[in-house]
Amino acid sequence: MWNSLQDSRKKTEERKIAALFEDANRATDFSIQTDGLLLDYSKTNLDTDQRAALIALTKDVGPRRDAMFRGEKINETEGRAVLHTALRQLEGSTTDATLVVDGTDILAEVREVYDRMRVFAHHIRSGAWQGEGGRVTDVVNIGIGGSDLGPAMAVLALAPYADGPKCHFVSNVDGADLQDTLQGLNPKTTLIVVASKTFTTQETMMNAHTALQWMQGECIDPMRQFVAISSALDQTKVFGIADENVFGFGNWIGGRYSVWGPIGLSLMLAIGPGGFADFLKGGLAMDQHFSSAPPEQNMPVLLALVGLWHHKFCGYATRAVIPYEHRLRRLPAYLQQLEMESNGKGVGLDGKSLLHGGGPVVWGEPGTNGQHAFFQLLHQGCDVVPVEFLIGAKGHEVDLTHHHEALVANCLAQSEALLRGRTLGKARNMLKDNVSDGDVNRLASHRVFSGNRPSITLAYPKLSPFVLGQIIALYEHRVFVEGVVLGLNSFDQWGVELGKELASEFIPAVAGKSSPENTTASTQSLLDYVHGHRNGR
Ligand SMILES: O=P(O)(O)OC[C@H]1O[C@](O)(CO)[C@@H](O)[C@@H]1O
Repeated sequence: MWNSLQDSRKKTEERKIAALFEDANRATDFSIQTDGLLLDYSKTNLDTDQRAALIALTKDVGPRRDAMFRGEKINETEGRAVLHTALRQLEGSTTDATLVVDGTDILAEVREVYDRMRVFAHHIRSGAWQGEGGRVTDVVNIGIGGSDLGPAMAVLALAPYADGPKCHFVSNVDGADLQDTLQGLNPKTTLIVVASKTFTTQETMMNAHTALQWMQGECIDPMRQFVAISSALDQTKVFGIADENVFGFGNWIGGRYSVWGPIGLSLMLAIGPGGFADFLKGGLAMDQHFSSAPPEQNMPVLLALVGLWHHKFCGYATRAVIPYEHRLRRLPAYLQQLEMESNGKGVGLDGKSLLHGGGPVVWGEPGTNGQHAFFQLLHQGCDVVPVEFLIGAKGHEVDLTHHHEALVANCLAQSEALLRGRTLGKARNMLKDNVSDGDVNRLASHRVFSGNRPSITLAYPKLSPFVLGQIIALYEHRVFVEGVVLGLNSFDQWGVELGKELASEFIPAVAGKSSPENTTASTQSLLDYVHGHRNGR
């Protein structure tokens, strides 16, 4: 099937996407809806036969998906179950539902930690839980990667629903991040949430220790205002955080899939337990759709297949995600971790090099800002970049509907422009009255748009907690499907280890306490440069 899809690429090269719209049903046949979400993938160069051939590649998806939902250890390279789906399962289950992994009922664990989170959130939000200086006004989440991107993206996305303390996020080991965040905050009314699955991540631990000193500097007992979210209860104890201030979770929740559980505490503090439950319900609705809809009507499956089509068969190396929703401006960063840490791999589950390679580069910025930066390349560059647009039918700013109308118009205009393009003839006509005949062709050529550039659009009613939950779960399952088709394990991340190891080796070298071994002349000369400047030379 893979080969026949590859062969069909020629057919695609000879055909214009616009021509596919001669079929009056194109838009409806190549779009799908579930629970109010609409995925339109009709502006792609994909026909019915090619879609059927792509669907045939997904035969292993159903069994592997069911194994994941059952709690089997499908993360084989780490010997772990993959059960972020269990975090939203309770929203649709009876109170006696169970899910046993390694002899432990993990739904009971989830119930318990959610109960504690809800009580804690209620106490913080109502003022029953006080800092040294009274009611908590600010929450600083210290974490990185999955312990930061999910809650940071979601808190920003759901700002219209936030009625709790103001949430801030510190991730970078660059002291500027912590410094700029703490500046202006009152340590006596600030809650520090240290979020780290392992509780050993260098950046997070360094930031947590510096935040601790910040509070101690104000003569505050920091342990009154520190809570931890982690799987490593031995490490949280060593740090000095009492067990009752730790929200634990099992190793069956991967970092980049963790916003649904305790790592989402700051989101719960911001929007309240009710809003958080709606977010989980959105995720659950997508899980139910993913597990029950046939492949040809399954949104995560189709989203994955369109991605595979572009990357593997059309040869487009990257994919741009452009949310026309300013509050989703951290979504591309979130998806970069979700997609590239999951599928950015070269070895398959069988330990051999992947036959067809791993996942693509994912990048993006919100619209309309991106239009005034890199859209030039999207329209006229030599590399084709498939674009994924996201747009809400409604905004939250009731007095600013004209802004939202302009936003929607821009989003629709961009996908249409990418598809339609502009011919040389049209460009010439635009110029002919103002430019001499000799110059028309040369100048017109700069105004030609090849068009025929693919895009998809994910439309939603309004960015509510439920809708955000749907969107995130949609992308999670899309990554899963891509991983299964490519034959890799989407749930480990060995590729981040080597750099971490070398960084620990280099810290004493940068501090001038040791010389690194086996270092290239390039790195040595960079070190010399840094030392020279640090020593005032
Ligand atoms: O939650 P932790 O253990 O601090 O890890 C943070 C992040 O670091 C990574 O392990 C990669 O460096 C991510 O997978 C994870 O989300």
